Amino acid sequence: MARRGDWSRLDEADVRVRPGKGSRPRSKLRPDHADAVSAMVVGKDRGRWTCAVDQDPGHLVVAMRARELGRTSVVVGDQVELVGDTTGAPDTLARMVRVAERTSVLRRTSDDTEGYERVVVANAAQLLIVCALADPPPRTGFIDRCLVAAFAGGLEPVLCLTKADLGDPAELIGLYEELELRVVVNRFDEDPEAVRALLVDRVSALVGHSGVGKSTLVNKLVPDAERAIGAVSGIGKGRHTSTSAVALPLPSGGWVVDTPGVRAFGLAYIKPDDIVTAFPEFHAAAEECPSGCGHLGAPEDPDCYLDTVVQEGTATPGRLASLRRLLASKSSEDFG
Ligand SMILES: Nc1nc2c(ncn2[C@@H]2O[C@H](COP(=O)(O)OP(=O)(O)OP(=O)(O)O)[C@@H](O)[C@H]2O)c(=O)[nH]1
Ligand SMILES: [Zn+2]
Repeated sequence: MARRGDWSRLDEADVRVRPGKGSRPRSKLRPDHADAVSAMVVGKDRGRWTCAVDQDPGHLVVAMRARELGRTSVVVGDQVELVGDTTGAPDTLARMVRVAERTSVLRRTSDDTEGYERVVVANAAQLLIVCALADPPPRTGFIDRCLVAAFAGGLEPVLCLTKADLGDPAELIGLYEELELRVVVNRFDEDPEAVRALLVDRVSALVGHSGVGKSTLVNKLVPDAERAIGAVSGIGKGRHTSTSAVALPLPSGGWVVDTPGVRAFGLAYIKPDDIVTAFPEFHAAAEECPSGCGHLGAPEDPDCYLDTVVQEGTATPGRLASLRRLLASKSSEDFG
């Protein structure tokens, strides 16, 4: 099962406020922040963040970032503290005074204007990789790279196969069997019961190529999804920005975070060890490897110790092969 990778050192450490474990917080709450309320960021639009107070989808507040936070990155899923007018009444604006340390991160690739990888979703417990069984045909390169992003970012990946009326999932499921992923299969003429059950009380990010049936699924999971998207992304102006991530509330508790426009994840700074960390049986053994080992095995890494784990019978050859396929996919260009 997925374990949290050592993603924290990949963080924008220069700008984040870390409520450190035992260490003194870098920015103290001012006395007037004693009445701060906790909220989760559910939408973001040009310097304004929509936040759900106490994760209550019925209590949305628009906030700006307090000056003391500087340019601290704040994204959907971040846990924040708000002061000022937190009623959420029209035309009110709260101030965000603190951002909690993240438990997971999903990054998208840098684009030319930014030059570095940005976190798009924080604190999601899982990543639903939505993939159609046909029309468009499944792309394993895409799935593999999503898996790498999930394992390295500390999210549990779930393979969500759609359009089961058009194709048989057996082959694709077989390909990922050794990774022991959770898999859910659905089709648009049936209720997505299994998906719904996985999402209860958790924050789940959704990713998928255009046309795989992601909106069809979201519309079934989130009643009145269009209106909900407007409420969190319009930031009070009724405007729908379809290019940024939005967290949508689920009737039975929990949130799905849609990531429109995210076609690729930022894998450039992920190290082989970040991925190995998600594989309990190989994690400790990897410390026996030569320094800088890419864990690919021969011929690239002939002295990789992970082979020994398999020889000793602690792990199956298939599981190592699966891990190595992910390690190799990180550097491949196959991202269609
Ligand atoms: N046969 C079949 N078609 C489906 C299924 N789910 C969705 N579709 C169709 O696939 C097409 C794409 O579905 P969408 O839900 O819009 O896909 P999307 O992933 O949101 O695509 P974008 O909106 O482009 O991001 C639509 O014509 C749907 O009706 C399914 O389970 N079976
Ligand atoms: Zn190794």
